[in-house]
Amino acid sequence: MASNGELHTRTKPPPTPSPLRFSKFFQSNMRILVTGGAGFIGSHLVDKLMENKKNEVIVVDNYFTGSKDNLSRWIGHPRFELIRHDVTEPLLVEVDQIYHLACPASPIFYKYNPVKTIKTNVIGTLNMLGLAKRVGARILFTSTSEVYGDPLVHPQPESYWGNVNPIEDFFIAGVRSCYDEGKRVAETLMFDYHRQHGIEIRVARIFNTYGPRMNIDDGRVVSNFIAQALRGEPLTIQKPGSQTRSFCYVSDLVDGLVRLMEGDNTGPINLGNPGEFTVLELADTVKELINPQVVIKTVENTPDDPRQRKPDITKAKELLGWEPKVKLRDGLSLMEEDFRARLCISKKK
Ligand SMILES: NC(=O)c1ccc[n+]([C@@H]2O[C@H](COP(=O)([O-])OP(=O)(O)OC[C@H]3O[C@@H](n4cnc5c(N)ncnc54)[C@H](O)[C@@H]3O)[C@@H](O)[C@H]2O)c1
Ligand SMILES: O=C(O)[C@H]1O[C@H](OP(=O)(O)OP(=O)(O)OC[C@H]2O[C@@H](n3ccc(=O)[nH]c3=O)[C@H](O)[C@@H]2O)[C@H](O)[C@@H](O)[C@@H]1O
Repeated sequence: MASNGELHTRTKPPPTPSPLRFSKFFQSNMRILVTGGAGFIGSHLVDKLMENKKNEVIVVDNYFTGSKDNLSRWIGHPRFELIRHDVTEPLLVEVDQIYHLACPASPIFYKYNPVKTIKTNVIGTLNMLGLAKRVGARILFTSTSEVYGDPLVHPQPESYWGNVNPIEDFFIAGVRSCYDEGKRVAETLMFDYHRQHGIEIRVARIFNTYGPRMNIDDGRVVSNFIAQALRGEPLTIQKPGSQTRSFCYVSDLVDGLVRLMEGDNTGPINLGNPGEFTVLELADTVKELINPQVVIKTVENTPDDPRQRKPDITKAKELLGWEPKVKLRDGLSLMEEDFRARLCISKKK
């Protein structure tokens, strides 16, 4: 991880891109690989990339938490390809850019098979870096605010080294570390490939992002509360309820990812919405917006749950000219529409 938040500059020139990239005779489209592109953020990123007619997009996904439904509008499109593939296996494709997102993100899914989560982050990232090196592609990695663990510095700047419990032991907890430490090693690999091999890298540290297409039973707090409010089930607040998160709407996040890829800075750069809410405040807002009759229930929490989280986005503002635009209430309403459609629950007139 960066020791002082300074941006790294590469020490070697990047590998040469394919000759076809600059050919006058072949199509000169940008070929972009999105790993994890059938997932929540990945599919929104694909939508954004496909808007540009010069882009060809290849998605690879193993469908562990993603779905073809998220990409249904692009299947069969001449500039789009979808490949069932697990990133822990090597991949040979010819591309110019790689957005490397593949990894389960919801705690219930990444804790389900922790060894696989580590392999996805470490071996999967090694494979994608090897690919980037072979074809001279620029690669962006979606890291996470979880590299800061249960942070002792608030809000979190990129220079903060974090407070992660690395012990993968049921009795001492540390059960989140397959994800947190996996992402930390993946960041290290990104910077080592950059320094050692001159690969062009970009590292985004994403903070809690929400929006349409999240899995309905995803387990993350925003999707849980919205689905519970719509079904008339109690909103489950994990104790104590005073823990905070900062929620970023997915279109803002995708805009930040593309700016990072297209810009000159390696990162790591925080991408998130600095608006900070307690989980209780989130539940009250969802209740008020979607179902004022619903009750709020307190339940046990999971081990090592971070007590506070808020991004310092000074760097993203200065270096990418980026800041989020969508307010929580507006984003929740957009997500409500999507969840209503998928759960077939119409709004009462
Ligand atoms: N959503 C957030 O709040 C958030 C926050 C921080 C970081 N991130 C990161 O952003 C990325 C996308 O997150 P998301 O919220 O869209 O999650 P998601 O679970 O919806 O998407 C992840 C996608 O990766 C695929 N995948 C998982 N393991 C794979 C493997 N071994 N090979 C190929 N495909 C695999 C899944 O099937 C899924 O389509 C992840 O890397 C996540 O760590 C997300
Ligand atoms: O942004 C990040 O960096 C990380 O954020 C989330 O991890 P987490 O913040 O634990 O996300 P949630 O599972 O949505 O939990 C948020 C808070 O809500 C609470 N919660 C969750 C679910 C629920 O039903 N009720 C509830 O109170 C949790 O205890 C926690 O305090 C994501 O799931 C990670 O993939 C991501 O990398």
